[in-house]
Amino acid sequence: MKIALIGYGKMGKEIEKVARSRGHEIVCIIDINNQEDFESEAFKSADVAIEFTNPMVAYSNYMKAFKAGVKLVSGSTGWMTEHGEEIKKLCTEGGKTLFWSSNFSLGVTIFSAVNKYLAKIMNQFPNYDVTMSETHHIHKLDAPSGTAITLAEGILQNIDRKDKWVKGTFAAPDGSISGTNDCAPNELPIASIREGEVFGLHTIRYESDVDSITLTHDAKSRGGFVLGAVLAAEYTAQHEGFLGMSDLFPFLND
Ligand SMILES: NC(=O)C1=CN([C@@H]2O[C@H](COP(=O)(O)OP(=O)(O)OC[C@H]3O[C@@H](n4cnc5c(N)ncnc54)[C@H](OP(=O)(O)O)[C@@H]3O)[C@@H](O)[C@H]2O)C=CC1
Ligand SMILES: O=C(O)C1=N[C@H](C(=O)O)C[C@H](O)C1
Repeated sequence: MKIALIGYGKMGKEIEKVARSRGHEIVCIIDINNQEDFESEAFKSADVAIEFTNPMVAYSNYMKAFKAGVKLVSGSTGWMTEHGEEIKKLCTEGGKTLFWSSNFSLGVTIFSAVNKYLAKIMNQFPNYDVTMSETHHIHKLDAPSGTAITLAEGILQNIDRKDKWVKGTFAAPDGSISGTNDCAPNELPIASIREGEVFGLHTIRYESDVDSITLTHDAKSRGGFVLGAVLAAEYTAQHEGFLGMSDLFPFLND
């Protein structure tokens, strides 16, 4: 398959290696300095473009790729709040294709399904309050992480007493959160920690007066995100519309 890369940073470079190792051809690499290549024949020849850039430029990259008629896979975070509905509509009604996920790793995909299942159970137990924390490397531009927002949405959909997430400010150094001291009962706080070169650590914590239940996903490298993005590209070449991990792994729909 012919793949174009948009964004050639930490993710783009690792995706190039894994895509080549799976027999794919990289036909074009677009970074901040060669934006004119969106109009090149090489870019237009791609079966799929894989986009990992940043919250400020992702939307405009999508529009350029759509204009060139190239299907997209993207893991860029932080753009959904402003442009999510418009992009979804372009894909569901406008004939464009984007596979987007806040986290492409299989581990987080499983974690996310367990999170929803646990939230359904905890809906029956109001004596537990729920908090989240996420820790990432110091270069990360957005907070909370896209993964944390997706996990929070999974909780809000399933726990009636919570209806919005808010930025939390009281995480302990080990990632645990000591209470919901500056939150209303209907709010789910997410604390963001930026530390060293951490690849991605997400913790969901339910706490009552007598005990706590903690779910954690800890990425050991970018390997899981990278493989997931390439698998998503292979899937996207054969499918259309607004796609996500529940298309790639239908067990998530159970
Ligand atoms: N969904 C997932 O599984 C994952 C998502 N992410 C997300 O992916 C994004 C990228 O992460 P990461 O690779 O670590 O970030 P990096 O900063 O390492 O890489 C981003 C690259 O995009 C380049 N860039 C900036 N503007 C443009 C533009 N207009 N067009 C093309 N390229 C551009 C940057 O260039 P320059 O440095 O010169 O600005 C940089 O090389 C982030 O939003 C992150 O949150 C990350 C990991 C996993
Ligand atoms: O910026 C990162 O590095 C990551 N970003 C994604 C996010 O915002 O959730 C996914 C992963 O945690 C790594």
